[in-house]
Amino acid sequence: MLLSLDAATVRFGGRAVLDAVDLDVAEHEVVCVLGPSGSGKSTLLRAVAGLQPLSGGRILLDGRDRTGVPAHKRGVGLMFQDHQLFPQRDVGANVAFGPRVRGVGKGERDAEVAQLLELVGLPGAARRAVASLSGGEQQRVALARALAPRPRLLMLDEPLGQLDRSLRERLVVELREMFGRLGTTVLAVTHDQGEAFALADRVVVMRDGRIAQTGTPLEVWQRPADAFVARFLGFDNVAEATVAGTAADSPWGKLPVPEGSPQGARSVLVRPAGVRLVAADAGLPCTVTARTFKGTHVAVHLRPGDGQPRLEAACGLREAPEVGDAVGVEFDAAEIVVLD
Ligand SMILES: Nc1ncnc2c1ncn2[C@@H]1O[C@H](COP(=O)(O)OP(=O)(O)OP(=O)(O)O)[C@@H](O)[C@H]1O
Repeated sequence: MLLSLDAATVRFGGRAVLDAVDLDVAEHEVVCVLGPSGSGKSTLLRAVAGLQPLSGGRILLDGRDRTGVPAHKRGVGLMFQDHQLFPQRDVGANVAFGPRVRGVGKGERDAEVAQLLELVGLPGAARRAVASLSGGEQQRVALARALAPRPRLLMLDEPLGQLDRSLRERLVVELREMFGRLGTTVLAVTHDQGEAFALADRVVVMRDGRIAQTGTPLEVWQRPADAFVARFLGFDNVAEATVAGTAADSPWGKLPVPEGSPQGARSVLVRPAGVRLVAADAGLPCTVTARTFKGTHVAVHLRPGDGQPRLEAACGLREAPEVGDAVGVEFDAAEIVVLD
């Protein structure tokens, strides 16, 4: 393992902000830590970087205990949200900072800078003033600077935080390609699940200083570990239910669940695609309370008649009913997940 956290704990005034976290990151792996505000993501990153001392546990790099080693001797690269470029220096001087501190000579340094700028998609930008760059370009410079010392582990805190959506989506693809090409091991923190899912080989979902779930983006998306993770991913149709065989007794009535589902008292997740709208005199009677256009479909928000929890359905663009319409709801077992 390139990086291992072994029961890593950080306490502030008695409260464990990082609570005995175990996490392994393999060489060349891109891992994204995801979680709501205050769940301990930045603290985890700072602890690995050596900027935050541990109250307990260990941090190993390459199998060696680095717990007490100061930040600049850990050989990790860091890029923080407010990417702190030196505004009075040009792009080249910013990127050359690491190699200069390392004592690399001028000629070699210039070649390295040119190569890094090429890599982040800013060829020939070395003499430009930092202030003349757009936010996205500045973010690329910050990335080139973080890559300049050739860290084996690159850590990114909200790497695309300030950028607008379309730029973020483009950069995330470029980053993923670049990390693949360089074989960089990456530990990134983001609160944006779309970004994490697009960038990561593996995502780690945090809750209150602990790991709620870890898995590939597909695994986490298909099988959230629990109701917390499901809700964090944006699924609202989550309820307590009692499962027996292929049926679940839920607040919405009997739901069909896939064969082999966990049994007994559970949480169930009904994906919006599994909420099928039928004629008002069939299924569970509901009223349409809102419609949200989602590009590929319409999210239809439903209020059942009997005080049951609200439901969200995903509807084709042309089939979506109007607000105020009375509809019936039936459920598809294939889109229902019984959570462990
Ligand atoms: N130096 C500190 N002293 C006291 N409490 C702190 C300190 N640093 C962080 N915390 C607390 O630890 C908790 C976790 O903070 P952290 O910044 O790791 O969360 P986060 O998941 O990165 O959140 P965000 O997404 O908002 O950045 C928060 O409740 C925060 O207030």
